[in-house]
Amino acid sequence: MDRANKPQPISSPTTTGPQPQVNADKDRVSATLPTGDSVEVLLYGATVTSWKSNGKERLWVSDAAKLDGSKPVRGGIPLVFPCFGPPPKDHATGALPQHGFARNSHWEYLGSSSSESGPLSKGGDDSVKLDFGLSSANLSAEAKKAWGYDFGLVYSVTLGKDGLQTLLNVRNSGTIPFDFQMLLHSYFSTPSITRTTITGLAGTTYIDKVLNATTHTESHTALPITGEVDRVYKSIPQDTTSVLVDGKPILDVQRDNVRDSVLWNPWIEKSKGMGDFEPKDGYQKMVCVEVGAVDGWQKLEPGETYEGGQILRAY
Ligand SMILES: O=P(O)(O)OC[C@H]1O[C@@H](O)[C@H](O)[C@@H](O)[C@@H]1O
Repeated sequence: MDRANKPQPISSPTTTGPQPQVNADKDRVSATLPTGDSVEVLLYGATVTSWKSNGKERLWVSDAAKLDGSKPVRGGIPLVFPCFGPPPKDHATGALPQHGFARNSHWEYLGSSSSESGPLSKGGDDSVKLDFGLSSANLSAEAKKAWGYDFGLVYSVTLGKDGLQTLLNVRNSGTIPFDFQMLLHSYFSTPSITRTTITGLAGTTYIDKVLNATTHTESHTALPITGEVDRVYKSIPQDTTSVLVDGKPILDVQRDNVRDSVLWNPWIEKSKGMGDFEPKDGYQKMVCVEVGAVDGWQKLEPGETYEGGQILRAY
């Protein structure tokens, strides 16, 4: 299915008028709606590197991010699979690098489709879905050696007038069960971190990785970010976590069949320590709200599938 080299304008036989446009080359795929909203996905990692809505870029990407496949992208939406963070050494993922192999594997573009129904197509407006695939067959020898299970991933990125949906489907195509974690490591753009608050986490238990992985309960209805933050919120009862600036929402992150979320901002010292994080004061312009299944492990029996992701809505 090597369709990646041909530009792929799509059209719907049932509608007239302006249609979404899709362009694909060997490195990336982009889609633009008649409204001007757009999304761009790098085949390396199936990393969403741009999402523009109402004329504004909603994702943060470091000026020093490597986009040449030499390193996971510092920004956008890297995909974390099959382990989150450094894997436990005594686990089946123990030989994998931090955050697994999905974000630094070369994915296949499976094609696009348009739809007039679904969560992002209210009132019959067109949305466009881009599908990407990764399976054990096209994994690097190194990753295969470290995690030898048979699996198939399909990552669907749907751009609609009302937002962006990113959904990961995991299939166990082998004969033995496996455990995995998954996370959509979204870097969102904010005009100023000191004016930013996060809502939708109150009452949730979290592990604070900055405070020696101690367990706490979130007490803030609107959580300000005033220093380094690296927290894993577990089994969040609310569906949606929102990013607010000056008390007004700029973005809703709706969990789609996943219950955990990581909140991350490296702040001053950690940013200095990351060679691909530029400008060094860029931590003032980003916040990561990362939805996924990272508390414990998801188990998939042979032939079973799992699906989870997010729906993003920008204001
Ligand atoms: O530098 P990486 O591997 O992209 O990870 C960035 C951050 O990703 C977050 O998800 C983790 O909670 C942090 O601990 C980590 O520092």
